[in-house]
Amino acid sequence: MWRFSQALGGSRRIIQSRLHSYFTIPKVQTGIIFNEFGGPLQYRRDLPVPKPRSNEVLINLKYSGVCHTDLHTWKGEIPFKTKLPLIAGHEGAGVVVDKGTDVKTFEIGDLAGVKHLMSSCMGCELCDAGHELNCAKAEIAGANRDGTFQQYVTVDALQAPHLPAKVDLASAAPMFCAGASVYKALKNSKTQTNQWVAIFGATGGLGTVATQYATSMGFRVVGIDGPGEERKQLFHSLGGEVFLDYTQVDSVPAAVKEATQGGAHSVLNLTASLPSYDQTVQCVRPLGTVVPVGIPPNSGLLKADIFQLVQESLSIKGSSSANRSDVREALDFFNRGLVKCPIKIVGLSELPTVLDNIEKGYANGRFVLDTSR
Ligand SMILES: NC(=O)c1ccc[n+]([C@@H]2O[C@H](COP(=O)([O-])OP(=O)(O)OC[C@H]3O[C@@H](n4cnc5c(N)ncnc54)[C@H](O)[C@@H]3O)[C@@H](O)[C@H]2O)c1
Ligand SMILES: [Zn+2]
Ligand SMILES: [Zn+2]
Repeated sequence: MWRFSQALGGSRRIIQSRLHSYFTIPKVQTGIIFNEFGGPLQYRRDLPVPKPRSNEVLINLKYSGVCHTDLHTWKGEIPFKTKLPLIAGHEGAGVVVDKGTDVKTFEIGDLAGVKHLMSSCMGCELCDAGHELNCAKAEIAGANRDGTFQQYVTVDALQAPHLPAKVDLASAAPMFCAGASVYKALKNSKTQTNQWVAIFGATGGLGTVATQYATSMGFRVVGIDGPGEERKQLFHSLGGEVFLDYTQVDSVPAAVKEATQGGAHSVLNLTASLPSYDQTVQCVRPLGTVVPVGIPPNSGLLKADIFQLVQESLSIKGSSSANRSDVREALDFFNRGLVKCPIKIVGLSELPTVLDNIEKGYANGRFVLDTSR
């Protein structure tokens, strides 16, 4: 028995070293870096390829989604602890091409994702309870650590989600922020089967996946976004039931109350719009839950009538990103074909145009960057 496992270990090592040599790891790589908030987004071909520490994998990223948070980060308009210079981006998918000596959960050649949280201490009270993102030592992709707008990235193997072989990596990439974040937010909303969830920003990057998750989880969706017929059609194609164009409707809360016969059981705000936040609490029915997810530029205050909160026993439950088990559950929906973000694939070099489009509200799903061009 001892000899057999020794022999097996030996052959595994040979396969690993062959795979390792199959992936030639360059010393430099292409990525987009900026030195100051709002400063030039430099497309560089001479960025160093990081080396994995003992607990890390090196992932050759093939695709990265672009989140509205990347726009906020670049403009310096959310109070994240952000390093400079910075390579932004926090939802990527690629191939494991190297790993540290302590990594037991990945083999070279496996497919993996990169999400917002890249590492945490895994020993504090918050980490123990599954709130690694709030750990004082959390390393966040595209904030206090370089992220996914590059071809190679290192990440704590424990925080790298596995992807099945032959998965479409471009479609998988948005699952690691947009998908996982809205799945967790919907769980936090405590909505039950057949109940209504109102989604502000229903045809944005987060909104398009939220509409699909909500439908798959058995909820009825009233989506708020706009302008235009194209967005309405997109929303319905994703399983949404009632679409409200906020640029056309006199009062969004009144229209939500009418459509849901008394107000939604929960409201997710997935926009970067402060005026839309002013309407969220008015859209829920008694005992409802409001889940703030989107962040307006430079943040802001959520208006809520105290009497209404008390009298109607309302809950406000902020929701940030997702932990490892949320990501695992969220990916399961994707792997079973229940959820797929509408994507537009463009070259990494086109990031400045993409950010401009996101700022103008033209996302209608996700822009996904192909790191090879
Ligand atoms: N908390 C989290 O975990 C988390 C994760 C990712 C992104 N975010 C934040 O969520 C927000 C959305 O991100 P995204 O990448 O989906 O952005 P996006 O630009 O792709 O989508 C935003 C959508 O909001 C819509 N919108 C704008 N004003 C509106 C209004 N008044 N009413 C209804 N809809 C309106 C836009 O038309 C757009 O479709 C950003 O602020 C981002 O920083 C939070
Ligand atoms: Zn994001
Ligand atoms: Zn911790």
